[in-house]
Amino acid sequence: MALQKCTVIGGCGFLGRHLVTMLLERGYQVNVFDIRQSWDNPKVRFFTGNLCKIEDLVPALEGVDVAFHCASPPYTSGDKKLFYNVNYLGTKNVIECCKKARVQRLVLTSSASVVYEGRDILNGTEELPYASKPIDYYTETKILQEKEVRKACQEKPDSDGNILLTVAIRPHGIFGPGDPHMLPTLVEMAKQGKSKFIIGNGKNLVDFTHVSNVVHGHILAAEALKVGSRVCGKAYHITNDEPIYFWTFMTKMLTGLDYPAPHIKIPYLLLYVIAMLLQFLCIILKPLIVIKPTFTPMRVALAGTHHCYSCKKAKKEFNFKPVIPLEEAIDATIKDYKSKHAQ
Ligand SMILES: NC(=O)C1=CN([C@@H]2O[C@H](COP(=O)(O)OP(=O)(O)OC[C@H]3O[C@@H](n4cnc5c(N)ncnc54)[C@H](O)[C@@H]3O)[C@@H](O)[C@H]2O)C=CC1
Ligand SMILES: CC(C)=CCC[C@@H](C)[C@H]1CC[C@H]2C3=C(CC[C@]12C)[C@@]1(C)CCC(=O)C[C@@H]1CC3
Repeated sequence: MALQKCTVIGGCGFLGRHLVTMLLERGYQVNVFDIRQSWDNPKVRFFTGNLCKIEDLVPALEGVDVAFHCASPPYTSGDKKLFYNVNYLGTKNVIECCKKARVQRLVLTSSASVVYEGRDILNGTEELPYASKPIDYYTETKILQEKEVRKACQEKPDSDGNILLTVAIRPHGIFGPGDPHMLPTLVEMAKQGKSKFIIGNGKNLVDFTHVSNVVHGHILAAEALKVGSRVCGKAYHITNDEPIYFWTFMTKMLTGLDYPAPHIKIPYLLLYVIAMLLQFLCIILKPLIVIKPTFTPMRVALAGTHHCYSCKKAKKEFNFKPVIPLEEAIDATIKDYKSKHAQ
């Protein structure tokens, strides 16, 4: 049975906007809730507000069957308080508001990185424990948020007769048209001549996931959320299901955008230690000068280790299958970027 009405919290972001578009194509009525309004569509009702505020959020959830929560401060923000307030306290508020507005299904966009500690993960399953040392504070708050949403799953009606069915989707390395994170970072690095380097031996496997596949996974999970379903309260990896060498992916993107391919190999450990020292220096110098290094320990780890995740569970439990293969997804993303940045 198709769900009728939904609200996309964070619907003005990269993933959120793609989610809204696919939901409309599949016949849903859609509300968007976001702290800013960056686009418009006569078929969508836009609500502007902060998800941390009950009075802002409840009106956007009234009369809705399913809420998708894909809002977050950018992972690069570096603002610990903001991450804690929005990703953790804000998500608790989202749960409270769903209950108040009697929304029965909540789908959270988590992240596969909730299990990653900067060390190799090959074909990682959902059985892996949460990272005890997450790679950054953003990820730490993604863990807190995911735990809250899973814990909030309540299949038995409460004293008011309400239920709340929840599920967490863990995408990895999202890319595609309109991506404000990955491609712009790569292009910036290339323009500064910093994309010539290969960190490690170049043979580390990683999942990069086209945004349409992430969106498709969210909608399938929402449609599978029913009382008694095995999806309730679970977390699922969603990827393109085609792990690729990190440096092959980078080469395809960079050469597709007419930048040279990375070719100078730097030992992983050496660069990791340099990145750590640089980070330490930045902290010491922070009162005097703000420096944003390109090679942070987090980026070096992500660029030099295996981090790929099995999506077997999503395939088995809600028939997930990527809608766009990797090669086609890369070509389409490059084409889109070029059309938007033509001189
Ligand atoms: N980009 C990636 O590679 C990955 C992203 N994710 C997760 O996917 C989700 C979506 O990410 P993107 O679309 O890439 O991010 P984005 O930055 O493009 O979109 C996030 C949206 O949330 C909104 N927002 C932030 N704080 C808010 C608040 N207090 N109240 C209301 N709205 C607020 C922003 O205005 C923005 O429109 C996030 O939860 C992120 O953690 C997970 C794995 C990988
Ligand atoms: C060193 C180098 C060439 C870096 C450029 C690539 C990076 C911009 C991306 C490679 C893997 C990406 C990634 C994320 C952001 C962009 C990358 C670091 C996330 C941290 C985004 C937020 C998440 O939830 C997890 C992602 C993991 C992969």
